[in-house]
Amino acid sequence: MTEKYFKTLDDFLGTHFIYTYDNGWEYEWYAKNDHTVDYRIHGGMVAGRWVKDQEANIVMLTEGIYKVAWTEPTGTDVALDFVPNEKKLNGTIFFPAWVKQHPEITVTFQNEHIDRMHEAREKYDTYPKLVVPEFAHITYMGDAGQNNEEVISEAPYEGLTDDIRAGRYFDENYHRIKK
Ligand SMILES: C=Cc1ccc(O)cc1
Repeated sequence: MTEKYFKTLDDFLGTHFIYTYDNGWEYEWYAKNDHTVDYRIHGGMVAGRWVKDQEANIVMLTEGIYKVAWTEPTGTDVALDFVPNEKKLNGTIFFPAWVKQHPEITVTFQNEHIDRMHEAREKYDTYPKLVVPEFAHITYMGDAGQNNEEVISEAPYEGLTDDIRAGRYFDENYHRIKK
């Protein structure tokens, strides 16, 4: 786990995080570059979902505090405020009604099913939205470097976040250790 002090936007880009929201939902998220994020969901309503190359708006609000926001093919909107020096963040997820009604449709490697997401968002209800505002505590931070395709490169499995935290998942160059 990196113990670096975050000061600039560049300190944040390329960082890989694991965190648990106060509602118990565990997420893994990677600031791939200044306009792209990858993530995996390990716990909560849509555990098992994973996404690469989601376009996002990423800015530094003030020294060491970062805001990230994006809208997804499902119609879900996300806004995250990271305070990595305090190992915490605040996230708000705005789910369309249909994701709450049919979470299983979204639990997949989304990149291979974009058409299914577009179809579902037209077919099912958008409203009322489910708003989930939560603080989270960061349980892992890694310096993966920008545009590292090995950070998020397979489906989530039971124990994956423990493997990462224990140093069993990435080698010293932040490449996935093949099992
Ligand atoms: C819906 C995606 C999503 C990704 C990361 C996060 O912290 C919250 C939501």
